[in-house]
Amino acid sequence: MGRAGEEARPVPLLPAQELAGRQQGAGDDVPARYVARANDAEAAAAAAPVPVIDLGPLCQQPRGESAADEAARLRMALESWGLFLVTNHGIEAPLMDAVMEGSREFFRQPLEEKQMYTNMVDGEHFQLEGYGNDRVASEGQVLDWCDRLYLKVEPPDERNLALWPTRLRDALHEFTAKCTRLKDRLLPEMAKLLELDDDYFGDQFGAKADTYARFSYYPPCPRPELVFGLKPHSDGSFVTLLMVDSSIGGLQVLRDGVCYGVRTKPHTLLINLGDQMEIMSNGIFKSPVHRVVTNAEKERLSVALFYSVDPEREIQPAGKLVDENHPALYKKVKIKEYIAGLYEHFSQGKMVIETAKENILKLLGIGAWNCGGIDSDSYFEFRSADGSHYGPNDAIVVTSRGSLRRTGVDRFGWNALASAQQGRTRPN
Ligand SMILES: O=C(O)CCC(=O)C(=O)O
Ligand SMILES: [Fe+2]
Repeated sequence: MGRAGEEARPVPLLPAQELAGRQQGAGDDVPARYVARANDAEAAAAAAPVPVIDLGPLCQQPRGESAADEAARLRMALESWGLFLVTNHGIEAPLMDAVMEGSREFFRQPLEEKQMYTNMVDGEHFQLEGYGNDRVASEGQVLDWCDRLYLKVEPPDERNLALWPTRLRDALHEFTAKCTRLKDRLLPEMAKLLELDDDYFGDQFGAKADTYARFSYYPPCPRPELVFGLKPHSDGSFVTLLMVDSSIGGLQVLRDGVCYGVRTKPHTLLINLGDQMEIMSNGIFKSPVHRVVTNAEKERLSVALFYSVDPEREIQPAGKLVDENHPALYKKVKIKEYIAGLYEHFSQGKMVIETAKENILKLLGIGAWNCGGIDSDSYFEFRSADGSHYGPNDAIVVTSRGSLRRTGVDRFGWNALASAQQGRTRPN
């Protein structure tokens, strides 16, 4: 995800962790506001064969033979999953452990201690940074079974250290520096794969690019099948570096309409592309839809660093990737405005990237006879080039070969994936 501005919160909420504590022994129910899906909503997710990329060969100079293999695997990962695990990433295991343990210790403190870092100004106004829930935009919003500590970590002179728990401070400082170095190593590799200048993406970030850290705490939940730890979303960042609890799963990623559980491995990092990369690569690289599910027995933690372009800048598909056969699939967007729309959409189970898309039916030259747009909740009805009928209950995927495919539909944004996975070519 990303961030949002300061907003009034309609109702004060208990942290999910407190709620989980009170639920113990109080029956099996979860409050209605957390119920996001039907009991029998989905079968268990298949384990994801998420690619593992070894950065060693890619970063060696001169490059050995294995570098080409690794680059090909990286390309596959970026084009299909938008997500990969990375080894040889240059962040020492003890440092990763220190950040994870510092975070665990923070959430284990009594509520009064954590409230010293609260994200509520004067007890009633939500601010982006600090400890608490995600922003709640309306009474009807379905809530996530998760608490967070959210901190701006870059640019360094914009840190609000008063909100940085003392126990985490040094480790977070060092972890951020190392993650930024890793991000700076990855960007040229990604640019090369698109035949862009090595510095292309780095140059887009700008001097005032900001990075936020999100520490998420998912308490055990008595009814995990009814709630989400985090609703389906794609990250609004350019790229997210994610460290997850290696002792318990919960992160799931959607690929071609199938939901996969992401396996965890101690001391690997997950690299998750965000919407900004999908836009700049004109959809060649994917910003995956993902979500977190909880479980009845164990708490779960994750630490994410969201790297984002300077909020004052605008981004659009790279000029070199757009031509007559590859029309721009996304409009120009101003980062600040895009990010502002993020939580609004997230709170309603929608994807903000839909707002950045060009009308795909127009791009594909398909005549719709009844069409009110093609984002996740709009109405459309048309016949494709092969004569198939698509109606308002269909979510569609345009495959990379340009053909259309139906996918399943559900309430919480999985259907929005359809247009998020549009391919690059036209049919016929
Ligand atoms: O907890 C996780 O594994 C994922 C967190 C996530 O997707 C996010 O913070 O945007
Ligand atoms: Fe995410």
